Amino acid sequence: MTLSSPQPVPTPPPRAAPGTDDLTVNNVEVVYHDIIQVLRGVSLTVRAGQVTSLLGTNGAGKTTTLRAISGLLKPENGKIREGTITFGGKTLSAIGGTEVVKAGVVQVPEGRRVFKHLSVEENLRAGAILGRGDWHADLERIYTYFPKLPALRHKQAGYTSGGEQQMIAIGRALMAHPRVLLLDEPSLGLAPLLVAEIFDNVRRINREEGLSVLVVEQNANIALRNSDYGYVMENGRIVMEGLSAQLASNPDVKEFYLGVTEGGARKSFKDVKSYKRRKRWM
Ligand SMILES: Nc1ncnc2c1ncn2[C@@H]1O[C@H](COP(=O)(O)OP(=O)(O)OP(=O)(O)O)[C@@H](O)[C@H]1O
Repeated sequence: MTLSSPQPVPTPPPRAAPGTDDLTVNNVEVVYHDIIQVLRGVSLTVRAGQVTSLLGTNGAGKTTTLRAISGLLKPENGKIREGTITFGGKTLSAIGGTEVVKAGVVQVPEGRRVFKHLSVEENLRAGAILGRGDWHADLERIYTYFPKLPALRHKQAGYTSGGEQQMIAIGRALMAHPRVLLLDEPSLGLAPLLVAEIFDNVRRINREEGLSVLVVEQNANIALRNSDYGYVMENGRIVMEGLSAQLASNPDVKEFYLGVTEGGARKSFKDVKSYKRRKRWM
């Protein structure tokens, strides 16, 4: 296809070849019910020790990407039709959900799904499914990351706030000693101050423990501020990637995901010609 004056496709900064501690999604296609194709060749890398964000609007395929990584497509009647997912020398796309957790990749599901009738502490202990390490010490470690939780340890989780439930869900995942944490929309339905607190906590765990994180978010602003690298997804494809700081200053990302328009007035989608051209290229 030849375009008269094409805008350059954004060039991602050079990255070294992935190492075995990086999680690599390579050209993955996912279908639900054998016919509904949702992922159309997704490739991305979650670098060891980094926070990587996956952004996109409703229905872009972000949750499906997480399910593909964590081996949770089957209960949804979905499967990987093409491509591979690797981590730590293992092919995650060839093993089931429990094996993926054993390999060190643990997902915190969207909607925080705590066991409502169990206490906060019982919820956390339920995460120690692999019996790794000393769970007493792990609980104390998680309480230092989420200092609101110790006072609630005996409270029924169903009676805690949305923000507290998000903290419980992340804490429960940490009890399994993950090397990669997958977070699905931690900001969903939470007030901005709580969202900031949760992202601060995640960043702290990442820095102090070297934990790799892949965070799926519609709230691009907070995700880019708290990640090292980012990918933008649309209709089952990655359409843009780059260092988070660079993405945050990219005019198209600002326009569509951060709600900021250069020159003040907000443009309509059809006015952003360069973006349309890029989309036609991809
Ligand atoms: N179990 C399923 N069966 C059939 N189609 C599904 C299933 N789960 C998701 N889809 C479809 O796949 C597409 C991508 O959904 P997905 O949840 O991965 O997107 P998303 O980017 O995470 O969006 P959201 O933020 O709304 O969750 C949507 O069109 C959705 O309807």
